[in-house]
Amino acid sequence: MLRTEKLSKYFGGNQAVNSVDFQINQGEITAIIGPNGAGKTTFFNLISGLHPPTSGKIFFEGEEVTNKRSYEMAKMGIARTFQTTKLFAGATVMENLMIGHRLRTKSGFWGAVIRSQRYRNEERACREKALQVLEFVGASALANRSVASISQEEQKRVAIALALSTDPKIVLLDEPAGGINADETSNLAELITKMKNAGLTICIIEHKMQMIMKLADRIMVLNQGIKIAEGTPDEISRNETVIEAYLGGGAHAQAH
Ligand SMILES: Nc1ncnc2c1ncn2[C@@H]1O[C@H](COP(=O)(O)OP(=O)(O)OP(=O)(O)O)[C@@H](O)[C@H]1O
Repeated sequence: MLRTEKLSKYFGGNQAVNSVDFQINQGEITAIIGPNGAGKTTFFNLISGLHPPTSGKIFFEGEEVTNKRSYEMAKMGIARTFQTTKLFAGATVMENLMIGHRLRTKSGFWGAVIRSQRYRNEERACREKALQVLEFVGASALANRSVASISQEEQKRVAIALALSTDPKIVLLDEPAGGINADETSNLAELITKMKNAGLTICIIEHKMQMIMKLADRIMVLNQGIKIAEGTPDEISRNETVIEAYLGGGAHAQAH
């Protein structure tokens, strides 16, 4: 569904992503793992159009999209979640979803000022979509709460709802389980499985290995910008290079 060919990003002399061939298959959960600074977030920034690559190519559904901007990628169906700190803490959950959605709707500033029929229709569609995605992520009861008053895990659900509100084909999740406890992590893993079962294609960066080993269909391992391994969770947990470079000696036991 999405494929990269020798994709690279250099920041000055620093090779953050170095000639990576990678693919995300439709309907699968693909994970990207690797130590801090391995280039995972940079890779996400490249495939979501946030940064232009230094060299290499990106294809989405067979079409080259290498130099498309992030809004064009979003329109084509690639959505990414940002850190929960990007939510408007003082606004309600519903307002956050409405704002996020409105930024992508069409009637624009003057339509909003004169409250055109089109604007009102869009606003109604926006609200319906927000309610639908909130229900999907199990956060309907939070619609009128301020973001600042809900838990970290709830904020993560809202961030996922925001990504889902654009009806994406691929969702890129950047450390969805960062900073939450074990119970909350397993709840979030359930939500990610539900997204997959609903037909979404998912690519996920995550440090929590047990979660990844359970969820992922395939894993790519980055180290210093280079893809050092790719395979099923089982293959990765037995890969000597990975164990040495990243997982550490205890990883084999942890993964099983
Ligand atoms: N905008 C930037 N300008 C300069 N260097 C950058 C920039 N973004 C990332 N880097 C560098 O690129 C390398 C890869 O960083 P990146 O954030 O992609 O790693 P990561 O695998 O996501 O790490 P982490 O797990 O800590 O989030 C690092 O050396 C980082 O310092």
